[in-house]
Amino acid sequence: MPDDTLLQLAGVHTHIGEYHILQGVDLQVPRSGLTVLLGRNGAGKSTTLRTIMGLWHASAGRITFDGQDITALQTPDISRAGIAFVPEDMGIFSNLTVQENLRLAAIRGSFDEARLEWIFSFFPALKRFWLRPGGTLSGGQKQMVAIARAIIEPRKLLLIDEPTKGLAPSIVDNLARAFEELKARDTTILLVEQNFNFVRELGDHVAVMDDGRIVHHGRMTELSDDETLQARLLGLHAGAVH
Ligand SMILES: Nc1ncnc2c1ncn2[C@@H]1O[C@H](COP(=O)(O)OP(=O)(O)OP(=O)(O)O)[C@@H](O)[C@H]1O
Repeated sequence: MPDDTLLQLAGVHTHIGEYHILQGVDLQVPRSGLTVLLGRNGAGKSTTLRTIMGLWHASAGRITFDGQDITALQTPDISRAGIAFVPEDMGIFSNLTVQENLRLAAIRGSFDEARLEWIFSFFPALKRFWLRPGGTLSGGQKQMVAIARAIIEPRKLLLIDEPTKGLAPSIVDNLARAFEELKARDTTILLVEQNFNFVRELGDHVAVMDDGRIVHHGRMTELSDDETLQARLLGLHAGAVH
């Protein structure tokens, strides 16, 4: 595995019950920067993130993270190795306040105040709603809590599943600024997205999935500059993404 690769999946297969969902996924996530995983509904993107996180176990193949074989590890050990996961349903506690949601995610149980202020600098709503129950927040604010939970401790890799789904454009802009800030701090992000406009500027690398396999990977600029490639891989037509 090259030194600049933080995460590598090699020939990963995942079965869910009788269904063979991942059919030999080969994926490299370079250290630092943001890698986007694109693909149509049902292509296997969420299953890929869940398999990395040990929520499903690979039936074949190998997953290597920061030089360590994590294929057979259990989720808490994968988390301790330095990977955080923000699932599509966000997984925040509705009855707990924003503060309590974040406190549960802080390994020591107490906050690093400087880190908290840094998070408030790009998610100021969290400071405003600090004592509000998670369940009373808007979809965008819940997404901010979910991401804040994932980064309240420094992590080597963040896996984030479709964070912009159902959010208003102004909130999406807010998330884009947060991701820029995380990139500036050298956090490596693997982001599943359907919203190509959101990721075409943010992404450094891109992989496209179809039918449980990676069908393209490369630099984002190659894909964002090439409308023919977008049409072939993403079904986007010229002009549709502007
Ligand atoms: N728990 C499950 N039981 C059975 N099949 C599942 C389960 N979870 C996912 N699948 C199937 O696995 C395939 C891949 O799903 P996955 O959620 O990984 O795709 P995706 O690319 O993330 O798509 P989406 O954007 O719709 O979430 C789909 O055909 C889906 O129906």
